[in-house]
This record gives sequence, C-alpha cells and structure tokens, in this order.
Amino acid sequence: MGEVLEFDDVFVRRGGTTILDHVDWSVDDGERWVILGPNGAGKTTVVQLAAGRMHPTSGTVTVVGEQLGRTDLADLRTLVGLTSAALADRLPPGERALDIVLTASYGQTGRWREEYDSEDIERAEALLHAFGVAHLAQRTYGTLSSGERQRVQVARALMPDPELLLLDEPAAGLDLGGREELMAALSELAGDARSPVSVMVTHHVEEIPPGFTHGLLLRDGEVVTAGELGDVLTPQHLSNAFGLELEVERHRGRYTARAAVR
Ligand SMILES: Nc1ncnc2c1ncn2[C@@H]1O[C@H](COP(=O)(O)OP(=O)(O)OP(=O)(O)O)[C@@H](O)[C@H]1O
Repeated sequence: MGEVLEFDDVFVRRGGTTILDHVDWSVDDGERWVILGPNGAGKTTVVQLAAGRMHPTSGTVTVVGEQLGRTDLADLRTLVGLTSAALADRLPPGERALDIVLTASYGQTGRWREEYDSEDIERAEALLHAFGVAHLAQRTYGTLSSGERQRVQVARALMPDPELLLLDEPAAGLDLGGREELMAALSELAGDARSPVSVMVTHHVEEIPPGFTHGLLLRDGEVVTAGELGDVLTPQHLSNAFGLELEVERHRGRYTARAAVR
C-alpha cells in the first residue's frame, strides 16, 4: 500500500497566529478519513495544504508523491479533487450542471471548449447519476438547491479521476433529506475499491458516512489523536477535542455524540 498524503512536522503561521502546530499525519491507499474538530481547529487549513493550495510555514507536505514547494501546483489539480464552499462560489451560476462536471476534466470552471469527447460526456452523466442528480444535468447551476449543488460539486471533483478526494464540509447547510442522500452516495463511494482515497471535513460525527475508516481529531491546530475511526471516536478523545464532556454511540455504522448527562 502506498502513501497518498504525508504531513511531516507541519507548522502554519499566518498574521502572528499559529494555525497548525507541528502536525504529523499520513494517509495510505484505500483509506477514507474524516477530519473532526471545533471551529478554528485548523481543519480547512489541512485540506488547503492537502490540495496544494497553500504552503506550510515549515515542515513538509507530500501529496500523491509530490512534495509541495518542489512541484508545479498546477500538476496537482487533476490528481486532487476538492469540494469546498469557497470553490462552490466560484462556479458559474449560468452553466448547466452537466458542464460544471464536464469542465473539471480540464481543470476549468467555465465551459471553454465547444466539443467534448463522448466518453467525457458519458462519464459526467454517470457521475451525476451516481449522486442522484442526473435529472438536473441540463439545469443551470445557479437554480439548484444547496443539496443539489453539493452533489454536483462532488461529481465534479471526481470527474478527472483523482487519486485523492478532499471534501470540506460537504453536508454543511443541507436539510435532513439532503444530508442523508449525500451520505448514502459518499458511503457507496467509500465502499468502492476503485474510489480515490477520501478525506472529509465535518463538525458532526453524525455526518460520517458508513465505510469511512480513519479519523483525524484536531484542536487549536494540534492533533488530539489520529487513527482508526473506532479508536478515535471515543468519549474521551471527542470530549478532549471539543472541550466538553460527551457521550458517543455507534449504531449500524453511524455515530452520534451529545453532551453527557450527569
Ligand atoms: N490568514 C490568516 N491569518 C490569521 N489567522 C488565520 C488566517 N487563516 C486562518 N486563520 C485562523 O486559523 C484558524 C484555523 O482556521 P481553519 O479555517 O483552518 O479552521 P477550521 O477548523 O476549518 O474552522 P471552522 O470549523 O470554523 O471552519 C482560525 O482561528 C482562523 O481564524
């Protein structure tokens, strides 16, 4: 099994603030990770580094064998699929959902070629279908609901067949139905051996799709713990990360957490 992501003593400081404090983390082939932690813990910063969209102040980040600082970041764009609220805002609202997915094969955000290969079109349609939004292929992105947009975004991130899929809070702002549909699609993706290594950021253990295997727990830019999900999502570790006493339950592969009742 190969290493897909490696953080070695990663330190990030911006504007006088320490954002990540000597983080060591590695992700291997076949793994599906969730990054959990309270607001400001550094989750999005970890994802931005893993996507090659920022550099550490010190330490090294290696993404799919390429060390940041020694590689052309443009080369990483097709190796890493990313979804985030910031990227979603940059997608052209007047573009059809199908084109939003299709243009990702060339690392673009707007349609710029008149002709795409029929194979590309079929792949884009299959991805929209896999995420339950094939019927929206011809609708403009700006007319989609938040849940529909999230699913189109994940389909877009998968279009170039990346080695690594990064999902920054994919369920944020979704209603219960939207969240559950997205989770079912992500769970199916997690269970498919052909899927890329995945890393998903969330605030809520309830949003971890069954099939995810590992967890990275952050607090104030430091790693609280990292490893197999069952070992990470203990009341002790979660209470430590979130700063209050929590109870954790697992039922049919899903987790729930709530404040402990005294
Ligand atoms: N350019 C910057 N200058 C100063 N501080 C920054 C900068 N960028 C991020 N931060 C701070 O770094 C911390 C970590 O931010 P980050 O977005 O990685 O956290 P997060 O865990 O994703 O938070 P959230 O759950 O609220 O989305 C925050 O306190 C944020 O205010």
